[in-house]
Amino acid sequence: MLGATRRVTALIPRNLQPLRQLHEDIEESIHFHKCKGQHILTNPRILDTIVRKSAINPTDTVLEIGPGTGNLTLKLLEASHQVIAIEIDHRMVNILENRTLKRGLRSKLRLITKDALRTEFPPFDLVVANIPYGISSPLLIKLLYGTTPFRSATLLLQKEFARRLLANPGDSEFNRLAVNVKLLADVEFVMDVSKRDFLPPPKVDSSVVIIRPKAKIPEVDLHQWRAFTRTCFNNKNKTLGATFKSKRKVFELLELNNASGLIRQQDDFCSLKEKIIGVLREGGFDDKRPSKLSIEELLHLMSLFNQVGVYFDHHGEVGNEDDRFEVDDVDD
Ligand SMILES: C[S@@+](CC[C@H](N)C(=O)[O-])C[C@H]1O[C@@H](n2cnc3c(N)ncnc32)[C@H](O)[C@@H]1O
Repeated sequence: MLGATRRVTALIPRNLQPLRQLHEDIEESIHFHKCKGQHILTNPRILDTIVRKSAINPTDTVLEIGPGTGNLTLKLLEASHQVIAIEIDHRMVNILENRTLKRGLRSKLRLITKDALRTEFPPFDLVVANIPYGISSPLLIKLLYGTTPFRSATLLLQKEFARRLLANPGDSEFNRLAVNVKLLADVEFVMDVSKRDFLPPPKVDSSVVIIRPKAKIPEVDLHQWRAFTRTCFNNKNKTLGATFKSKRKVFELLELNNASGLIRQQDDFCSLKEKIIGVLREGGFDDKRPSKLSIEELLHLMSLFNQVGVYFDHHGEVGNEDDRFEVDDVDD
């Protein structure tokens, strides 16, 4: 009998998993969509560690992005006052709803069936989530550069992505995402998680990190900062001299600054290029590479540019398509 069950299971495509194999209380089968990053975390030891490390108080409201079939959600509901779960797939929402009803936990769950990137987050105390890896960058930027204050975010991320968040200047993984996150938050490594701990298993291994917003952050225009780091890290191995003095960049900044109304006297190409050369020389940045600079050095360079009337602001929305850059980096 056991042999027969095994044979049937082996015939089932990897993305069509009978859910009763995952959860004894579910009778149905479901297609998992790779494009939605649907990989269910099944190892109870890892689920417990994630909840324990998140240090949830019984009065806390937890935000969970992508609850899926609810393995993590059920544990979060037991530990907290309320869970706000944002899930894009209504089939998952139905399963989650049934499971919480059966356990008498439904009243503590606020379900939002929407794309988390296109939803305004209600107030919450902390985030705990095994997120779809495809939205990691814009989601992180949305959380950190958004307006809702929170204590911490415990996230299960693609391993290479997590390594970038943990990288320091000079490390090969250090990039714009790391610099943008580290300006506002500290990142702690918790543990690696094998692809075998998920159903269906993803192609990559994962890591859990805890991101804690800093109590004090530098006084800086965050739009300005993100646009500046976008320029610096456009090609992170180029020197800053090569990046900022290129004809294309000078023209781009000329157009932006003359249109912004931020400067009293409009520049022409030559006067702006002179300013840029002056800033890079004065600060000793000409032959430096952005990936080797500390946040303080990058902030200093930006303020030198601003002092001579060179700005980078593009007033983009937080967590938009523009923030997807590091996902490509990770897949290199
Ligand atoms: C990696 S699975 C995690 C499932 C569950 N948290 C677990 O640990 O087993 C990611 C979940 O996020 C959902 N999802 C994908 N894109 C989303 C988006 N933009 N907004 C909200 N949920 C999304 C997927 O449908 C899927 O259920």
